[in-house]
Amino acid sequence: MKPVLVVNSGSSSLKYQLISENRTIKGLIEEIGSDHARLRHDGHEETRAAKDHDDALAWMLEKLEFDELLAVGHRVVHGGTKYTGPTIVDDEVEAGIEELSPLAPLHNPVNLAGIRALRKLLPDVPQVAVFDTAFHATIPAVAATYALPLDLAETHGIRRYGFHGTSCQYVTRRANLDNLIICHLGNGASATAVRDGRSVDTSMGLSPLEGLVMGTRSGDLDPAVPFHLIRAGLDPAAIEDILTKKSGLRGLAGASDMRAVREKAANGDEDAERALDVYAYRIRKYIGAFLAVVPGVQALVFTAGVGENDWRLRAEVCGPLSHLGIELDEDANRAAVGVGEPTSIGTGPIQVLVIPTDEESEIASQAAAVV
Ligand SMILES: Nc1ncnc2c1ncn2[C@@H]1O[C@H](COP(=O)(O)OP(=O)(O)O)[C@@H](O)[C@H]1O
Ligand SMILES: CC(=O)OP(=O)(O)O
Ligand SMILES: [Mg+2]
Repeated sequence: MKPVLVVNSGSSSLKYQLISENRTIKGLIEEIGSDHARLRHDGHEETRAAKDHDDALAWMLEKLEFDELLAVGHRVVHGGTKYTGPTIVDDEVEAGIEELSPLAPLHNPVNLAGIRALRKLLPDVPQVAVFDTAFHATIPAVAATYALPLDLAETHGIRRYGFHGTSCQYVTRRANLDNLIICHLGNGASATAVRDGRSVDTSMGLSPLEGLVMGTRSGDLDPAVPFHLIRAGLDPAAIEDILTKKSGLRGLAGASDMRAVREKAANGDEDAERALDVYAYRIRKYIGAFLAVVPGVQALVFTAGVGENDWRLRAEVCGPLSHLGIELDEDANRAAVGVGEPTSIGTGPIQVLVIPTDEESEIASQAAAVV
């Protein structure tokens, strides 16, 4: 089979994989938007300026060598109600993704940048969009409905869509269990309730702004906060910028990257300590909520950059949850940092698992399946 190229433009990074039958080349570009963006490609590292995702894509293409491709799989964050499965991109689909950009302003535009760059470069290779929202299409109305006037919600497509679905789908398969609570903690962060292998609720909503505290996003807020700020003289665009780019860990601790927040806290920075407390508390609150939603939860799963690597955070989240059947094996938890395989770190009746996510391999298999 010809290789599949997968492009995953996250809010803060570009991840890619060139997957052939006998070899996978993985790359990651971080700190996009700075003059010291970092590329890790197949075991070596480089640093240079990358002002935006277009620069990062060009850098990726310099590194990759391929003759023929079966397909390019693209992670696309928002698919609305229209796209609930992997979709071959044509002009109409491209326009559909653009139309949804206001609902995922940190993501759909950079996802589109990747699609446009590669459609232009490889016009004869099918480009397949795999949507973060797709796995959450099974969320029942009771969890998807906001208590707004029905006609207004209908007219404007206001409902819970949910994101990180491709990651949740992969993790659910790897867990090989039916009933789970998945904490996907990356730059964006979400919690998802899985019942009988299907998503039944998730913390992100209309957009990837609701729910947990994230790198730069506030997560849950009283909906009155924006009005309060409007009355104080801020305009809606400024408020959106604050809530999506200047809040979360960045707003509370002055740094969006968890490693930097940890370092500040280790040096006695009280704002960073409080940020970590708020971050873990919000996760605990959703775990409690989803234990009430899914009967017989078999496992709590930690995944993505923070979930897979930050053992302290896992201890902070799980420490006070023994009364709910969630208990950590301290040594196993400390040892589970950056390990490539699913690892069990709990001792209580509800398993606690660290499962490294692999959105790219999930996207590759879905893209290969449709072409
Ligand atoms: N060893 C680590 N300890 C704590 N946090 C880590 C570690 N490695 C990565 N992270 C955090 O993971 C986050 C990025 O996660 P990732 O899943 O790659 O995000 P995204 O896909 O949204 O760009 C960052 O906050 C980063 O600091
Ligand atoms: C949907 C979302 O928040 O994605 P990411 O974590 O990659 O920013
Ligand atoms: Mg991610």
